[in-house]
Amino acid sequence: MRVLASAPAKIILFGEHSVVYGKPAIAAAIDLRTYVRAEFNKNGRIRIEAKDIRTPGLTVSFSEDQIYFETDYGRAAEVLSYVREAINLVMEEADKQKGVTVSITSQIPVGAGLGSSAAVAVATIGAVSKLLNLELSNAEIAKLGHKVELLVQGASSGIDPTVSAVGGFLYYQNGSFESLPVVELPIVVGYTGSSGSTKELVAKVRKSFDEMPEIIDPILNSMGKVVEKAKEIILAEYDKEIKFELLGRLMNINHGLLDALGVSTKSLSDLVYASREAGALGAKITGAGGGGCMYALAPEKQSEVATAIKIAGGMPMITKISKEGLRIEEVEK
Ligand SMILES: Nc1ncnc2c1ncn2[C@@H]1O[C@H](COP(=O)(O)OP(=O)(O)O)[C@@H](O)[C@H]1O
Ligand SMILES: C[C@@](O)(CCOP(=O)(O)O)CC(=O)O
Ligand SMILES: [Mg+2]
Repeated sequence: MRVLASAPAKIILFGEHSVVYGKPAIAAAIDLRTYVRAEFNKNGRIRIEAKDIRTPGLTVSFSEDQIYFETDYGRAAEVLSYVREAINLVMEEADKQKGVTVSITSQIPVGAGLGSSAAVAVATIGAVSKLLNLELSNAEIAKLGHKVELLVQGASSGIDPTVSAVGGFLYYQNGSFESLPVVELPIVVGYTGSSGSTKELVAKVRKSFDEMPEIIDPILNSMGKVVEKAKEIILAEYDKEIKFELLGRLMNINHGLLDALGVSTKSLSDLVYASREAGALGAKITGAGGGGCMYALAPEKQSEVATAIKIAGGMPMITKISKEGLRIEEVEK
């Protein structure tokens, strides 16, 4: 038997980082996907084929007639830890230990703030649980995906695995979520081309919080307030124009607060300011930061903003909200 599952990337519209501290956040699944194929094998081992992930820690030395490869196997294995933990949790849940081969292909840039870690965990849990005949709802898969992120990162709010498993547009807080009506947002995502590790960025914010709680706590509280206000605006019966203008202003405030937390970089802020100058109503980091992506809200200005992002050295992506979360694509008996 073979199963192919897929799960989407996401953007966090408002509230990354503060969501780890129990504040609310708003996120949407987008139309970039990770595909995971799972099948039984005969050797009884877990085999992971990660087809498009770079292996860190490879050093090669040459002399005239010889070539030496020195691989840091610890770092290479660490890269696959989201997939390994996802497989282990499903096997524990099913109370079965079987030889399974998992093969991954992905459209989502890694470490870019678009939730590649959650998408790979959710798609793996979806494919392997189906293979083992374990009937799990998408909400249960989201919970297992959250466990994977906690095991690998040490801290995780759970918003990414939830939005990847459930899809659509979500308001999330402390493990509970509410689906919001899908507003067609005219956004442009800008990718700096560099990456940031969520585990390291979340730890960096935690360190600041522990060292200067009297300064960091009010910033996190303000972020929570920005999210509440954004939800109010999304649900209000305003004209689109007013809605976008107000949401844009909140995005700019949220970006400033993220910068104050120390998770922006020069390239991210360059893309943010270039977008605003090209007519975006708002622009901010999306995801953990430290590199990766920002997004801009640019009604009727999407192509101007995309060009400005390109000129500022980034890669623009025009994406749509994906209503669907985890999807079982194929089951071959
Ligand atoms: N296609 C993939 N195959 C295997 N592991 C992946 C894949 N995509 C992402 N990952 C895992 O997720 C990690 C990146 O997660 P993270 O730092 O949270 O950034 P983000 O979720 O924003 O992309 C990678 O280092 C790797 O461990
Ligand atoms: C920073 C954070 O709020 C979002 C991280 O998203 P990503 O892994 O950068 O896509 C962490 C979390 O919510 O667990
Ligand atoms: Mg992640």
